[in-house]
Amino acid sequence: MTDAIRIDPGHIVTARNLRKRYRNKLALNDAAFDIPAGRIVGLIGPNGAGKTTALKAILGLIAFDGDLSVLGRDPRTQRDDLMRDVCFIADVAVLPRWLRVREAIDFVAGVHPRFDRAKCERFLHGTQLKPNLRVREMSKGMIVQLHLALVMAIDARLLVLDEPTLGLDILYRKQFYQRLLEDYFDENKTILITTHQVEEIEHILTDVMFIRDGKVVLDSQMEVLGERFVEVLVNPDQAVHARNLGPIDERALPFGKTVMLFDGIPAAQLDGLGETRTPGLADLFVATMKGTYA
Ligand SMILES: Nc1ncnc2c1ncn2[C@@H]1O[C@H](COP(=O)(O)OP(=O)(O)OP(=O)(O)O)[C@@H](O)[C@H]1O
Repeated sequence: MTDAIRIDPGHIVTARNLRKRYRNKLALNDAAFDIPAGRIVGLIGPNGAGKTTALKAILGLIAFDGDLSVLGRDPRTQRDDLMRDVCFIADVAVLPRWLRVREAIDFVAGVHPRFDRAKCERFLHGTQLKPNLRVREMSKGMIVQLHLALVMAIDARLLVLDEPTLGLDILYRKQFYQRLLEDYFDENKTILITTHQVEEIEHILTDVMFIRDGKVVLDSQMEVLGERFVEVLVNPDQAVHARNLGPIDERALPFGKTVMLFDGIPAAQLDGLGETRTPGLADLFVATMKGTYA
């Protein structure tokens, strides 16, 4: 038994001791995290880390152990109620092959009171998804585009996106993230998103969570990452001194220079070692996940 969790009313998701076992695999290993309202949170992790499992737990699609509150409800027992305020893309394969674009729109408009048809049509504008086109005539990426247009036109408090841009070309991916930020997101909405395209998404995230082996190993607002992590382009004559400060990662560059990544070392101690900058999310991810495939 776990202690009852204190749920902050400003939090959209609160998870404590979240645990999911698939036969002999622990997909979630006492994961703990909070997601406040009005954020865009990236859940980032290597293959098999537990991202999809965590999303499925939040959506009430699987059984699990531990404490989980989503919009103040327990996804295990209050799923129907929860689904009024949550929106997600279930599975790209579920659209019947005979369905036309306009029928898909009619269907969602019929079942979802918060669906905005005009908004959906705006999202489809400029794509090849014309009203009469059937799913069987679409490419993989076009099916994803249709799903995204349908889902982004629903006014939900929590939008859950699992690898939303898989199979999409880079033009559409960039446009999608921009639209998500400009046309969908506002302070009353929260977006939880998983992706492996870390560099493409980092500029729209307000928060990031790294997950590894079923545990959340880093949970931070994007704007404070730079206070904790610093990358230094270390001059060759400072390399030994810098190494003694215990960088979490180190990589060589041409001409004897080395980039070292430091976690929580005061700026004063890094002074004089070389040029400093805030690391990109991808470099931070690689450093944090070191040894994953060892
Ligand atoms: N239905 C299932 N039955 C058995 N094991 C499962 C099942 N679903 C997931 N797993 C296992 O749970 C672990 C976490 O899987 P999950 O799909 O959550 O990972 P992920 O982080 O989403 O990975 P990816 O980036 O590869 O999509 C993996 O080891 C996976 O093999």
